[in-house]
Formats: sequence, C-alpha cells, structure tokens
Amino acid sequence: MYATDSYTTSPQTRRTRPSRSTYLPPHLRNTNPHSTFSDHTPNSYTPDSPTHRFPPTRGRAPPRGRGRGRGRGRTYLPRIRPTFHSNPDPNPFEIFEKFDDLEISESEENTGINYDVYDDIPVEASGSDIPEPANSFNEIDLGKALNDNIKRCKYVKPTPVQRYAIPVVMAGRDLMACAQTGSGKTAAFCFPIISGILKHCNVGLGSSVNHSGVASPFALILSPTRELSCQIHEEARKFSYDTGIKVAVAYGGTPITHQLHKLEKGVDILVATPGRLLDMIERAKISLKKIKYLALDEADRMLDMGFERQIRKVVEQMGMPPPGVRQTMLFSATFPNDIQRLATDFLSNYIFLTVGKVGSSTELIAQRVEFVQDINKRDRLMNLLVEQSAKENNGKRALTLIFVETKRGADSMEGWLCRNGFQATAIHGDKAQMERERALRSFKTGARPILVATDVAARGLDVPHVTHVINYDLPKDIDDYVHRIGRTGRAGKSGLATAFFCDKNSPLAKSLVQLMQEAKQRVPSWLTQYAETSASYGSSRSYRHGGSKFGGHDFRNATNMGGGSDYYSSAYANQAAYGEPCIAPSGAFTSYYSADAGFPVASVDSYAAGAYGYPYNHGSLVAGAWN
Ligand SMILES: Nc1ncnc2c1ncn2[C@@H]1O[C@H](COP(=O)(O)OP(=O)(O)OP(=O)(O)O)[C@@H](O)[C@H]1O
Repeated sequence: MYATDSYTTSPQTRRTRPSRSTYLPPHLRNTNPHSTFSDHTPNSYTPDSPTHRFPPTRGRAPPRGRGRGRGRGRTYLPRIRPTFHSNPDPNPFEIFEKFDDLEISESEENTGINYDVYDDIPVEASGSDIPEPANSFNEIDLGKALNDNIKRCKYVKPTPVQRYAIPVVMAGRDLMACAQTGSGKTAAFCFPIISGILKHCNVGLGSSVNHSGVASPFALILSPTRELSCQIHEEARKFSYDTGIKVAVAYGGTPITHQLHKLEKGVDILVATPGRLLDMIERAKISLKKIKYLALDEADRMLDMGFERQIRKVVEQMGMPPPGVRQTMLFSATFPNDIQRLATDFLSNYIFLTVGKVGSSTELIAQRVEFVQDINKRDRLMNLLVEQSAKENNGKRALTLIFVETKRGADSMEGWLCRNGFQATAIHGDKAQMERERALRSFKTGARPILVATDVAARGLDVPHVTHVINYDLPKDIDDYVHRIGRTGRAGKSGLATAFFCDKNSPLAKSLVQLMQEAKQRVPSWLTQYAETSASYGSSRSYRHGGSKFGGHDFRNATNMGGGSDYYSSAYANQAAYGEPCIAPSGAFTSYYSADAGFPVASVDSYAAGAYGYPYNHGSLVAGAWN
C-alpha cells in the first residue's frame, strides 16, 4: 500500500437524493437490515485525493523463459479432462467446446496477444491507500483453480488494466476504472470476484438458493445489452470452470421460464441486463441481499439517461447491501465527468484508475476519415468492400462491421449488400432476440463476414478477427465513436476504422480531430478546417464533458482543476518515469518518479509532493486550480 494520506469523509461530499416510491417484492419486505439506505456509508473522497502515476512497464517485465520460439521449451502437461462432479453447471460441454484445448500450458506461444504494445502505457490512480500493481498473475493470490483457468485461457500475463485493477479489488476497495477498448476489462472484474467468492463465500453448500427457490447470488454483473451479458456470462463460466461457482445470465427478449429454471438450481454470479433482472426480483425469484460484489460493465452507459432509473432501482431499492458493505466496481473505456459524479452514489472510498490514454482509441487502430456526401456513401462503401475482398488472401476471411444510424437503415443496407453479392447480416434493437443472436453467430463464424449494426453492437462485443469498422453514419457523441471503433484492434491486435464524414457531422469535427491526434493518426486538413470553423467549439457533449480529455480523469480532481486540462502525452509520462521532476504542459499535473520507491510518488496534490521531499513547482499551475 502507498500510505500517503489519511482522508476522512467530507460532509459536503455527502449526497442525498429525494426518496422515490419504492416497490419491494413481498419476499424482501422487512427482512433485510440494509433495505433502507438513508444512512448508507458516505463517499469518503476529498476533492484533493492524490493521483498516482505509475511508471511504464518497460524493463520491469519478468524475464522470459526459454519457451519462446517455435517448438522450444513448450510445456506439455497431461491433458486435463473436465471433472464435472465439482462443477454443477448444467451444461458443462458448452464450456468444453469453448476451451479449444483444456491442456494447461505456460507457453507464450499461441496466445495471440502482443503484450509489448502495453509497455509504455500511462497509468494514473487516485484515491487513498492505493494497492500496488501486480506484474504477473502469480503475484496475486487468486487461488489455484482460477490460476489454472487463466492458463487454460492462454492468458500469459495480465494486461495493464488487470495489473492495476485486480489488486485494488482484492484489497477490498471500490473501483472506478477507465481503460481502452479491448484491453481486458472483463477479466479485470471477473477474476477478483471469482477469487473472492471462493475465499469468502460458501460455494456449493446450497447457499445460493433457498427452500422457496429464491436465488441469492454473491455477485451481480450488470451490462447494457443482451449480447454483452451473454458474452460476459460465457467468459465468467470459463474463468469459473471446475471451481463449483455457478454462473447464470438473465436478459430480455427470450422466454423468462428457461432462465428462471436455471436460477432455481442456484447461482453465485449473476450476469444481467437491468430490465430482466428487475422482472425476476419482482417475481421473487432473485434476492440481492447477499450481494458482495457489484460490477457495472460499460458503467457510463449504464448510468446515462437510458438506464439510470433502472440501475438506481436495482442498486438502491431492492435490498442490496449498501456501499461499504458490498464492493462496487465500475468499468468502461469512457467516463464523462457528469456520469462519474452520478456514480459516486454507488461507491464508497473508491479508487479511480485510468489505464492508457483513456477514452481515446488505441494506437493499434488506424483511423481514416473520408469526406463522403450522403448520396455517394453507398458507392464509396461498395468500392471499399470490393478493394477489401481483393486483398483478402490466404483463404482468411476478415470481418467487417458497418455502423449505421437507424434500425431501418441497417435493414435496408443488409438487403442492398446481399443483393449486390456480399454476405451480410444485420443486428439492431427491433430484431427478435433469436434473430439478433443468429446474426451475431453468423458474423462471428465468418458465414456472414459483414455485419451491419446500430449502436446495439457498439459496446463491449469481443469478436476476434474484426479487422475493419466502417462508420457509414458517424455517431453524434465522440464516446460512441470510441466504443464503435474499439470493436477492432483488440487485445494487442491492429485494426482499421474508416468513417464517412459529411456536413451534418461537423459538430463532431473538433473532438474527432483531437481524438485522432491523441492516437497519433494523420488528420486530413479539410477535417482540421471543419474543426476550426464548425459549431463544435463550445458544443457541450461533443467533446469530453467537464473538460477532462477522453473521459480519463478522476472528476474529483478534474473539478478542482477547473477543467480543460490536457491529458499528458506518452513523452510526458516517460519523462516522469525516468526520474525527472516535470510539469505537465498545461499545468495539469506535477509528477515525480522516485527511483528509491520504484513508483511515482507525487501527483496533483501539493501536499503529496511536499511529503516526499521533492521540489514542487507551482509556477505553471492553472490559476485557481487548487481551490
Ligand atoms: N491477460 C490477457 N491475456 C491475453 N488475452 C487477454 C487477456 N485479458 C483479456 N484478453 C482477451 O482480450 C480480449 C478483449 O478483452 P475484453 O473483452 O475484456 O476487453 P474490454 O476491455 O472489456 O473491451 P471493451 O471496452 O470493448 O468492452 C478478449 O478476447 C480477451 O479474451
């Protein structure tokens, strides 16, 4: 732990909300000591919570063994047959299929992930007593069963968000984490949940379902879309394989009876979309009173206008233990300040973590923006697809994801592509759930290598081999653009994102230019001109609400900095990392790296800098930044 400070709850930070009329299902009434939360643990942040920068990992990675190189040092272990007696999962063969090979291997071969791309990634953490990051999975006490599954997944070492986030949650802390798309956030919240349940809960003793058939999971993972819930469910099942932990999923659009039937067999980790979950709670099929871990994936989306009411109901009015009793984790690639502020209602003394130039696209994604008038878009798309199929050789099918604005547009585009000889399918919110699942499956398998989608497919979906994302219609919000293009360039792989820009997209121009510059992309001069002249200047949601760039700052500090502060560049991070006291170009941060301590010890907090005896330069700070 970095015992850098001792913070007490600031009374001003305590937020109260008007009470709402609350429906409590019969089975929850007067039974739960936590069912009224008027005195819940307040958020114990102070606006001047310290921010820590961590050095890049370059040079600190554990030495590679002799296992590199074809055929050398590969560890062959006896093939493990699944032993289903200890895993009461109703359909274990699904899992067997997912593990293409259940052999446990230490080899770095076949992992398919280029960990080197993460070496220089900048990391910031703010809050009190921040646990130290881990360099390897072995350094974290995850338990043998989970470690075996990590090896089965061929995860050789943690991605940066995993290195930093897992120790935070394992230390019992709440977390708001912001990390680039495709950087492994799912495992970052699943691993500590699984490990915690194995250590602290009575798994397998029938505790997760009572005699009246009400299931009481220990962990709840909420996500905004049905497909993402299914994906997290599959991941969590893989990670829990052979541990005895039961994972279930609840999402709408399919008959509830099948899902209820599964719940009756018990559930330790429930992955759900909010609407279906509320339905199940109201039918007295799920109780939240034993929840120890609550994770919100795509947390900014979960708390924006579309979902906030439902999330509040689930978290605050359905008997779930309050913040401080349960542990809460919020993850996303983007975190606007206004949403961060809302989220504090669900958190207690949390750590805010940003990994990477957060909210920005990774540099692994090559971004191209073309000026195309609406009337010419189909022609241009056709040319792109023809060029692309000409390049596809080696019999390998690359997958292309095309984003359009409307559901009708998606259907019409699907029909047009098919009529023109392309194997396309479409996914959007008006399709029946079975059709949605069929579309996604045929895309994933390559049977239909072109998927036309609305934003329903923008967040979280992890489809390997998506090499090209085309924004046929650009979204209105830059965060949506970040999530959309993040369907490619995942897990260290590279990808291409093409956007068709026309006059009506000019409000997005400024944020698009800044995003592209952050990701070191070539920005066409016409787009820069649009950015300079368009109404995007001063436009509210188009560019990083609250002024913090790419949603990557702890709003507790950002509000104190008067907003508008620049995120530091890699060069700046490196400067800090190599031991030089330095001032961020915009005066946003002061950061030092201590050779003795091995980590950066000072940050935005002048007290923190002073405390470690380093010179502190107020010279370039933004006026009023510390008030
Ligand atoms: N430590 C690891 N080693 C190798 N691969 C990993 C590791 N962690 C995650 N992955 C793989 O990286 C891919 C992306 O992970 P994941 O879907 O969790 O990303 P994400 O950060 O949640 O993305 P998004 O922001 O789009 O939701 C997945 O295919 C996952 O299996």
